[in-house]
Amino acid sequence: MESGPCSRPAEPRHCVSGRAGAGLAFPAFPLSAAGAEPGSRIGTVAAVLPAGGCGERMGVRTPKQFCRVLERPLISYTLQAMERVCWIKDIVVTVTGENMEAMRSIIQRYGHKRISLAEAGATRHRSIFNGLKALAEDQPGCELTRPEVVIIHDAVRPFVEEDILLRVVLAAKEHGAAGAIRPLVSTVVSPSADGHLDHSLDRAKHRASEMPQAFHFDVIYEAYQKCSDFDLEFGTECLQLALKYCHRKAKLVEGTPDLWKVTYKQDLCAAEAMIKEKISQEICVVVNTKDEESVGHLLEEVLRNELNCIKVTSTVLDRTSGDIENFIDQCYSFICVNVVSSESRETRKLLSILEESSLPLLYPVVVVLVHCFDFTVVPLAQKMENLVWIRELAKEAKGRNVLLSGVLLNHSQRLE
Ligand SMILES: Nc1ccn([C@@H]2O[C@H](COP(=O)(O)OP(=O)(O)OP(=O)(O)O)[C@@H](O)[C@H]2O)c(=O)n1
Ligand SMILES: O=P(O)(O)OC[C@@H](O)[C@@H](O)[C@@H](O)CO
Repeated sequence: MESGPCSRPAEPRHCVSGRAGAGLAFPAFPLSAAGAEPGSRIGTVAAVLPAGGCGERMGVRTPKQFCRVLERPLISYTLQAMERVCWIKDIVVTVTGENMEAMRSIIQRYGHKRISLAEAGATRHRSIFNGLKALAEDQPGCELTRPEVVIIHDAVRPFVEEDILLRVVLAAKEHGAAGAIRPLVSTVVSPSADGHLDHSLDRAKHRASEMPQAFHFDVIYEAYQKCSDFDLEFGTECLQLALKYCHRKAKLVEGTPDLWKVTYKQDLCAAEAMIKEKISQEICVVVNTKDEESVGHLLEEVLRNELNCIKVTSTVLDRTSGDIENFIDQCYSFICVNVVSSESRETRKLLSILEESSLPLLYPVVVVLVHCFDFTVVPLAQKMENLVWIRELAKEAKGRNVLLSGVLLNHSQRLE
């Protein structure tokens, strides 16, 4: 545990769960609203995210949990995904002492809430154990509560959704332990001592153990307290500890394909591709005033016809009265069309709304600024000035995790 009272940023101003901005704040504890059995109630739920590894198999200097994906550290995506689930009260992240400062600045930079830090251990099990100790011990000045159910989830598994978290928590509530599983992709074989095939396992009868997992806190804490040094040193399976030391047979819950763990460099590329795909699932055309509304609708129609698998909407910024929750849900891609004004103040306005909104944006926001110019009348100097201006704005926006690019459109030609 970090020295002194656990380090814990302010309580969240609000948590997002389900459709962000739809006012559907997930009921904190009576989980029946989430499809659980009517009347099922869970006590406090907490999460432990082991993030103390060095990422040796990634083959880069930076530990993989801190590697950037689209300008943002991988761990920040996982934290954000956990924070979107408002019935998880405390999130304990275990990091090494040398990475504690880096972790704190990520928490501050991306506005993470409900996060407490604990010292990692030399192995994953030891890190998890330290996270559990942080929750178990009533440290003076520490706001952590000993939970009824604790989720354990690798910090390098960023694509975790509320549904699977709920399913493993409800299963753990009933069975004492539960974990996500996935079909095996390759067949598992057992080699003989001299490196030949001894036998192979029937792939259909086996599954890969993934994360998240969940446990009655008392069960997994007791298991870790009884755990042998050998298991702490070489074990990789928390479910096995619950079975071996507490005789609890975990309920296995079918997980979704995106629960995989970022381990090798290609996994980072895959993570980036998945985030880009999530970002590009919806495009919102933004114009500033009612006068430009028809341009927005025209572009919306053209894009909808051209990009038939993408949802396209349009909005007039003035009419949203800055209430960005109205149109940021899954939408992270905006096309700001400036037909009338040339200073693109509506782009700045969108950027400041994004910055001022307390909405925890799960993915970077992409803004394409389309400047319509009549090139025949606009002097070259002004065109160049605009290009420089867009580049400066893009640099500024990047610091807010907004990826901004600009298009200068010569509108003296007739729009087809
Ligand atoms: N001493 C350790 C080792 C691992 N982990 C965490 O456990 C998770 C899953 O472990 P793994 O994928 O093995 O991460 P690394 O140990 O960093 O990877 P490698 O084995 O390639 O070094 C990661 O979030 C990792 O940071 C941890 O908290 N403490
Ligand atoms: O073994 P590693 O440290 O690479 O990763 C830990 C994984 O084994 C673990 O996350 C799942 O298999 C579920 O226990």
